[in-house]
Amino acid sequence: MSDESRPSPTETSAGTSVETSAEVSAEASAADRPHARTAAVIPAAGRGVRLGPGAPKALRALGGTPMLIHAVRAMAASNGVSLVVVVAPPDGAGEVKSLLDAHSLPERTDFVVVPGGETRQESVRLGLDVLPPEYDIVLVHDAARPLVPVDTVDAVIDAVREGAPAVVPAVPLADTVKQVEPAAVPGEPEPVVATPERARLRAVQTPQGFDRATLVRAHGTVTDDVTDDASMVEQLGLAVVVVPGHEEAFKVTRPLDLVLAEAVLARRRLNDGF
Ligand SMILES: Nc1ccn([C@@H]2O[C@H](COP(=O)(O)OP(=O)(O)OP(=O)(O)O)[C@@H](O)[C@H]2O)c(=O)n1
Ligand SMILES: C[C@](O)(CO)[C@H](O)COP(=O)(O)O
Repeated sequence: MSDESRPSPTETSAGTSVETSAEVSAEASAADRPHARTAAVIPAAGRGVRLGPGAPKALRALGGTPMLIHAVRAMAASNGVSLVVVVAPPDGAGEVKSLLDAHSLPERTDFVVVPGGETRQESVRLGLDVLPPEYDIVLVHDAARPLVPVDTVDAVIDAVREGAPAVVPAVPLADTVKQVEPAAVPGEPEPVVATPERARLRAVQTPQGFDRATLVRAHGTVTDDVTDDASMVEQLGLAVVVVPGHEEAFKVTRPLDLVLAEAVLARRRLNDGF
């Protein structure tokens, strides 16, 4: 399990926002610094269109508590994480700060809130911009994956500490996947063009973990619209490795995912006896 000493505080109280940019040292990878400090950036600025009408997805309740708070607690549960940067809905940073202040969170973790952007990539970049310089490892974790177990978080951190510039937790697929072409005429069936070998495919989750300098370079270089941070590192030609993910780290995307998340949470509460 990861552990690290507490950094000298840049901003310390829950809900305090930092508006400064940090200089990033690219001189040594996190692997050269076994006690490298880890920050988690949580993009939470999405609307949650696929979940249906309502508040921004990260602020919707799961077991009576906002999904974002579950995600923040999941990151702060790791002894390896000493700073959590929440990237809030652009018009909701004040509300997010109030939520962090209102919920009990580990005292050894610092919290920062910044407003997010139009895309997930932009939101992550805005989170990276406020990281204090003493953090060498960065996790990027979707607020929409509120139930990721701490063992998965620790496995990602450990793999970065051991020298991987980018690490993704992933699980095997249950379904066969087909690659399709767009239909010749909208509304007509899409032609299948390939069936990738399922045994070699993985469904990728978060937190994704990075050597900070690598992730900052990726965000400064790649302008394509991509769906995860690791693929930006792949575009730099750098290695991305997989560690085992967890079925409970699924992303709450559609209404049925919320039903499953409530069930998982209810089972955990039963098992924990509260
Ligand atoms: N402009 C954006 C868009 C997304 N996200 C975050 O990125 C994560 C993964 O995105 P997704 O699950 O697609 O969330 P939404 O974009 O909110 O969903 P939808 O596409 O259904 O609107 C979420 O935690 C979401 O809040 C973000 O911080 N900023
Ligand atoms: C980052 C991610 O969770 C990895 O599976 C995913 O790509 C996010 O995709 P979304 O379309 O923003 O939900």
